[in-house]
Amino acid sequence: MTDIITSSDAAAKLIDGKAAAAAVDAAAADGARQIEAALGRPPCLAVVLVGDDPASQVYVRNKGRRTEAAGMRSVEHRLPADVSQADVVALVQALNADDGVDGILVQLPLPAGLDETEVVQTIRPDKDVDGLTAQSAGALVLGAPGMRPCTPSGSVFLAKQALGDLTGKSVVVIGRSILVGKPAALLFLAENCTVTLAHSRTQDLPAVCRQADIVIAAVGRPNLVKGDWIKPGACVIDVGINRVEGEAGKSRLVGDVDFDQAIETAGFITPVPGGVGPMTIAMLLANTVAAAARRAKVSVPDSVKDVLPG
Ligand SMILES: Nc1nc(=O)c2c([nH]1)NC[C@@H]1CN(c3ccc(C(=O)N[C@@H](CCC(=O)O)C(=O)O)cc3)C=[N+]21
Repeated sequence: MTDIITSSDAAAKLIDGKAAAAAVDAAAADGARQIEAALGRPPCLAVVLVGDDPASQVYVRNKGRRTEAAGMRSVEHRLPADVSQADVVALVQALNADDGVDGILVQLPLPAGLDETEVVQTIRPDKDVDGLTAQSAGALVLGAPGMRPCTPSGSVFLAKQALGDLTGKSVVVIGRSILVGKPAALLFLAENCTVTLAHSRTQDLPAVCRQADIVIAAVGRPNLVKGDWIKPGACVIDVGINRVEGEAGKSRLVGDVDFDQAIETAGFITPVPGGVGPMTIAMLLANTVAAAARRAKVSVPDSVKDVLPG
């Protein structure tokens, strides 16, 4: 297996999200084999894609490919952008009722005019592999068992790869979204970190950032976090995936952190691409194995338990 932590020419070591995702994919594949041995069928993930957004199509294709590479079944449901709210809800209800489906992911955002909240809340909590239902969010707040959101889980995994036990670390999460920032704050709290949840109204964000042992940047603003916001030696997890104009009219992906600056100060840093992005899909696969196990009332395979946060 390739190293997850590698050195760079600058101060910081790189956290290789692709290598980490390969390790988590392998754990999910091992778990999937155990589920198949117990149930006579592999875990199954259903993905719902509404409309024809090209970026969403790429993500969904990637998810399907990785799901099958891990020995699981992937089913894709495509609906036209002008589908009615009732038809989307009806599809989710049919997937809820289908005993052969273990996990349901509705690709977000939904086209304008559809009620995203209602669609997501229709998902049965025991199939909510995205960890976005009220039940999953409540379980996270309570510290009760439940499905944790994939991107925050991936961020915790990468921070642990860099630092080991996170107990007592000071974490600054920038961004309070439902999908990433808010659940990330709660997951790092569950790791016994001291968590600050910063956002667009935070006063003196650079100073707040500077006291962090771990910075989680999840705002969706290219290169917002500057090198001199980073405490020397800190661990920087860049959740941002921003498509910007590159050279020769080509678009390229950049994170929320000014990587070239931050790598000079940080102790560890995730690149974009090749950082948190691949981990999101890896955690989706791990959640799908866990969902299949819990639904079948067999124990979650140790390989998968080991990669998921508490
Ligand atoms: N219900 C739902 N759950 C999601 O988890 C969800 C979603 N909707 N909608 C869209 C966002 C975005 N997302 C990404 C997953 C992987 C990469 C990823 O692997 N990115 C590669 C690069 C891919 C590229 O080149 O475009 C990387 O960062 O290295 C990126 C983004 C999941 N999302």
